[in-house]
Amino acid sequence: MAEVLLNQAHGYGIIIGLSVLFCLIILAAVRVQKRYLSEDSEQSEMFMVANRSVGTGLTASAVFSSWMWINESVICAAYTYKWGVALPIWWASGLSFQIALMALLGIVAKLRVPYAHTSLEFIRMRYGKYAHGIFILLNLVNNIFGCGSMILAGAQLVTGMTGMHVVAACILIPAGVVIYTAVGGLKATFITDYIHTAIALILLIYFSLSVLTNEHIGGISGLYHKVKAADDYIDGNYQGSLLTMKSRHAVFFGLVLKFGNLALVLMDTAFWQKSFASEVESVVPAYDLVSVVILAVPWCTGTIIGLSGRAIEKTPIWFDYPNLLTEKQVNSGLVMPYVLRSLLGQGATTGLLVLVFMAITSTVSSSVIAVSSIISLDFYRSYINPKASDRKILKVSHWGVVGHGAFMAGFAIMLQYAGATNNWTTYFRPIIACPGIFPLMLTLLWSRQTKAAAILSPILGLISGVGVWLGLSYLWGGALNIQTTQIQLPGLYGAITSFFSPALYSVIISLIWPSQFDWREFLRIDLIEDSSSPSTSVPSPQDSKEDVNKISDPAFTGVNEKHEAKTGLVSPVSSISNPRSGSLDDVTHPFSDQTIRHIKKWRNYAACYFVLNLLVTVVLWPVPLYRDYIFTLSFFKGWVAVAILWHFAAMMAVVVYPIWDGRHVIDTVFRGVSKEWGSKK
Ligand SMILES: NC(N)=O
Repeated sequence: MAEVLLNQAHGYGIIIGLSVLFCLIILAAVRVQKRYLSEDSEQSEMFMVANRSVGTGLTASAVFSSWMWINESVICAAYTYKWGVALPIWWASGLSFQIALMALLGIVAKLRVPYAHTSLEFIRMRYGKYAHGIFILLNLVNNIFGCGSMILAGAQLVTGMTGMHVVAACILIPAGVVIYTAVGGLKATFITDYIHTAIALILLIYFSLSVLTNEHIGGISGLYHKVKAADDYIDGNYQGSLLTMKSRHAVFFGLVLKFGNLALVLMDTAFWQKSFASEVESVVPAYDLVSVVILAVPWCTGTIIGLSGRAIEKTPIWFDYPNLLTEKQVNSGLVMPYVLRSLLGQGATTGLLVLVFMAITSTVSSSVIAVSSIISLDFYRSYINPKASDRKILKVSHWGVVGHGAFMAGFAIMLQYAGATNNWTTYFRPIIACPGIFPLMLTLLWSRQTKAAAILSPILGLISGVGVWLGLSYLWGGALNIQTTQIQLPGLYGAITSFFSPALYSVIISLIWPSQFDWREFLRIDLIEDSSSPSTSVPSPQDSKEDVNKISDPAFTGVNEKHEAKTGLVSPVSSISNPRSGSLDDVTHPFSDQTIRHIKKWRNYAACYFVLNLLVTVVLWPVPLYRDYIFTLSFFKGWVAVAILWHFAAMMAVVVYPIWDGRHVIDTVFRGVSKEWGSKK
């Protein structure tokens, strides 16, 4: 590589400095939560599902943060450089409907498994330990490949930008996250996620607008004319243009991305956990809001930064002029760092390093907390020590966070030395991560899916998907190697087979040996109570909300009670503990009839919205534009202007709105702090 954009001191300084800063923020947040909000991360219910009391704004920001990987900004800009304006749209459409589907499944889970902690817990409840084992494996494979390839992509980016050794980057990036996640648990990561999202979105909008208005770009018109003047010919695009939606490679990439991303949401218990953690009336609005605003990130950043790379690469303003980017540099995501360094200087490139850190750490924190709850609940509490106290489970969770973080660093280093690129894992991952999706959804949605179907269909789906992928790679590539196994079409057909065939297998097997499940069985999953210590007894959802107001000072009461009186959404009963065995007639739902009616209403909204989202983002938006058409200047102007407005809407939704939504809690904290400080004086 010709020039290093920043030096190693920038790399080490930012990664270590920000890790320490976020550890301090988490320590402060844990103290504040415990002291003024009566939320104790030393209880499992709080550590894993934040007492199921997180509101719409904070849930939206946390889901957005976990879902906004460096892919959508830095890598999307690089792929837009490769294939033009079509790519960000296919990227955006490959990000949205999965979150809309999760909204639907999350609200169904609130109804059917109101006290679940992980998605695997209800697999075990319904199908027993063999199915549970298979789904633990599928979840871990999905999580390890998703998170590992993200750490590697981030580390390669940091190495490309600063010259830091890639192994040091693979270790340091997850190190700080592991420490603060182990200390704070899920609710604490909601808070760091919020800070990450706010900083990342502000930086992204600043980068886009500063690049667009830079004198060497010249606004939207300048960008359009310069891209045309660069006269790059893109193989597979209509007339080789960067300014057409008819791009074969972008479409195939977008389709593979859809399957890969579906697995990253549904087979990652973190997205389920965030829905378990949020209030009954918050799940659907929060997830659906995210599904709308997430479109902005690839659309705005990808289009402006990716095309700007093409616009200036052959001019003297280019940082590495007269060298053009190599394919390896593009695949490592270095388009955005080069564009920012060329047009905005070293300060902006340092800002990008901060953004990369923010985006990766929120992905990693969500991944480690998900795996730690699989280890502590799905493995330890299920098979090693069923009578484990709350404190013991928490301890195992903490070690799970640390162990998984260390493992992920090692896994990313292994991928680096095995020569696997982000490109290869993009095509490989959906094939191994998709087979469990349909059987998992049917566990919650179809009472007739049988135990044999749940166990066999993912295995058969995996075999079918891998068979199609390798068979077609051999047929069309002439051999089986790392090159032929990342050709687009075999990867796409393999992913389609892995995703859809388990649905077919499941239905066939279920109909051959039919049986029916009684949904009331799921109500036997209950809260983790600490019988060893009455003082740490876990509050019910109702208790937890009231606790926000009741603690320490009678003056604090009434904040959320007004809200509860308005919506009446919380069950009138306190923690119900249903018998683990015996007649199902003795089992009662923990929510009131009114709350259940409300959940059903949200479920219907979520189902309608999911269908609408799928129709708009996958069909009505991109498909009519797939034709012999090159964007005119006026169309391009409108296109980019809407993308920028959408980005501002995203900021309002996940940065400004959570503050408004959480104003009562913020007020409670401020009043607590000022009262305490006042009494000290
Ligand atoms: N958000 C993702 N998976 O790019």
